[in-house]
Amino acid sequence: MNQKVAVLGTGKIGEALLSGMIRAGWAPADLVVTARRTERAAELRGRYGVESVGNAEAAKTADTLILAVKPQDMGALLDELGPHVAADRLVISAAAGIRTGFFEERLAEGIAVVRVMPNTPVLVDEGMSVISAGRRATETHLVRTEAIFQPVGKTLRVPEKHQDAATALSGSGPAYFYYLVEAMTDAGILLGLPRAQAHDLIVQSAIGAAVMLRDSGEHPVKLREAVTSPAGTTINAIRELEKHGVRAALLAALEAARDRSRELASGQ
Ligand SMILES: NC(=O)C1=CN([C@@H]2O[C@H](COP(=O)(O)OP(=O)(O)OC[C@H]3O[C@@H](n4cnc5c(N)ncnc54)[C@H](OP(=O)(O)O)[C@@H]3O)[C@@H](O)[C@H]2O)C=CC1
Ligand SMILES: O=C(O)[C@@H]1CCC=N1
Repeated sequence: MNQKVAVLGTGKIGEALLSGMIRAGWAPADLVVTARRTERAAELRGRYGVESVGNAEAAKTADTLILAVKPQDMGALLDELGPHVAADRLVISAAAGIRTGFFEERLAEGIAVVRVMPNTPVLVDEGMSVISAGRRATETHLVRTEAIFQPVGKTLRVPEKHQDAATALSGSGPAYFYYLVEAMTDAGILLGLPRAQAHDLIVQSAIGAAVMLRDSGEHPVKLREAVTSPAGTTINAIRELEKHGVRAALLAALEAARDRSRELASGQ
């Protein structure tokens, strides 16, 4: 890989992607990062051996720019970058909500834009990155994008109209599972278990269930039925989940996340 990639705004997701690229074999010399604070830039240089530069310098030197600032900071970043991005560059946005048209309007004619929604499990090479081409992005640009995201998990191409939904499902998705683990661990405390044991029981159950979902090819209902013995314990718990509207709560929660992604598109 002799393309140079810059990560602009190397916070949580930017660093997760940077570490993934290094694990995947990218040479630190082919990677540059930008950060707003000098101490953060020094931390990244020390941790990964990459060069840290200003945003304009990154735009001039890298073939591919991954923009990973918050959606609310994207306008200011593009104002700074605009004059320095040459027409043959690929711009990849990891920001929730912001549409590819937002970049295309603010960057020089011809620049290809790809929108990607990754998630934090890219840190353990189990990410889910959902990819959409902007108006000027070609198959080659999509393949270049996949070369960055595939080594750190799965990728899926979707039409851009599905990006806000994908953000609600997989972009934010890990947080819902952490929330469930937290709540179920509390339940373990309620039932009298030490916190550390409750945590281990729930985390291992989550890992086992996730691997079965991925590897068995079975529908989740089938897998749940195999756990739910007649007149047993599980069905009592399921009855309570239904009574408390957990399924409806999840439908509403993901719809709210999708709606927030749409709002972010208009800079709110
Ligand atoms: N966290 C997640 O799970 C996911 C996040 N995303 C998207 O990724 C983007 C970043 O999110 P996240 O990593 O969580 O947020 P962070 O706040 O951790 O990262 C953003 C980083 O950008 C830096 N920054 C802001 N403006 C500039 C600038 N002009 N030049 C250089 N650096 C700048 C910030 O600096 P400072 O530290 O000084 O504020 C910060 O370090 C968002 O758009 C989000 O929607 C996408 C998928 C998943
Ligand atoms: O919460 C957020 O807005 C970001 C986008 C997806 C995950 N985290």
